[in-house]
Amino acid sequence: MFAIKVEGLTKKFGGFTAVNNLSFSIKQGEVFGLLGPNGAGKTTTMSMLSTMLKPSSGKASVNGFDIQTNEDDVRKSIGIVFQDQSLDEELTAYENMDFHGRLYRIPKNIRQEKIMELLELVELDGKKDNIVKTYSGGMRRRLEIARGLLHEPKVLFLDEPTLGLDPQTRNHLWKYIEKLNKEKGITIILTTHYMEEADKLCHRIAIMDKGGIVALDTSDKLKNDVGGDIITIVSSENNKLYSVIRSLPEIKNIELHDSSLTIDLQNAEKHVAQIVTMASDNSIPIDSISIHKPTLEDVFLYFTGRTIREEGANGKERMRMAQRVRK
Ligand SMILES: Nc1ncnc2c1ncn2[C@@H]1O[C@H](COP(=O)(O)OP(=O)(O)OP(=O)(O)O)[C@@H](O)[C@H]1O
Repeated sequence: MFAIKVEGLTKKFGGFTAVNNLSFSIKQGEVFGLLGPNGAGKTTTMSMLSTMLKPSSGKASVNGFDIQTNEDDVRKSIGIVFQDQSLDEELTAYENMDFHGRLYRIPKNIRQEKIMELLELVELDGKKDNIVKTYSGGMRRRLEIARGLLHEPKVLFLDEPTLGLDPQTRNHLWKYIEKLNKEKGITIILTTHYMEEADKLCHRIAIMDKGGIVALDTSDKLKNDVGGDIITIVSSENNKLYSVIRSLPEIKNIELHDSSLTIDLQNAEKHVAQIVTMASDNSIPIDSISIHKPTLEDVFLYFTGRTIREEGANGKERMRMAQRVRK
């Protein structure tokens, strides 16, 4: 059985289509990533699947329950950790967990046992009686994940689980997420715009852009789709270089950016010398040249013609990160 099945899911805000006709399925026990730049529609998709937002059209089921006709059962069977923090700052970690357990009407003896088990899982058992106000960003995130698991959901929704966290804390959190999936068999759907995060955690990745899915597969297969190697050339005259080399028959794809060119071709090592010679013959300076195997960044570029970084961290992200730091 599929943990999640989505057919033609669409969300419009007035005349603007934020999510456009999405269809995909997620198997039980899978870690599935929605990767894309800010505004791609990731959070809107998660909000619809977790019944927080009504779709404009299309349908979806979570754990076999229809998100529009069976909202209560969907909610009972999922755990949600969204971007905006919802912990009570003045309560201890234990109290936050306990409050959530009461909301879900988990009997007291089971509740106490479960809370301790989960706090141990995220290594917060030693700090269970400290008030959340004193917690670091990473500790809060771990507590939110533990809390989202208290009612034993089969599917966990993680919206940008490591946004604004430092690399070390991010790594740490990835380990918990992997552990949850492996040890508890929980299906996880997460959104991210960190390539590395999607690459590390997700069994399959749907790359989203402008409300649609532009590619969906395992990370390896997506990279194979791009094929060959990627040469990146930085040059102050990249426009000229683009015109000079674009018609080389070996080139599978070539993209012009602000100060660089990316070229997709097989056996890059063989052709680098030829490209450098052509640049030199045309008096085009080259500041740097590098060859690498395709990354998810290249996959995004291949399918959209833009880099995710060009889309950039917008004001919304910076604001959220600032909020997290302040908290
Ligand atoms: N309630 C709303 N009303 C109007 N537009 C909205 C609303 N919620 C989201 N949008 C718009 O829908 C688009 C998709 O937003 P969404 O938050 O789903 O993107 P995202 O991929 O999750 O991006 P981010 O990484 O910034 O969260 C954006 O252009 C956003 O401005």
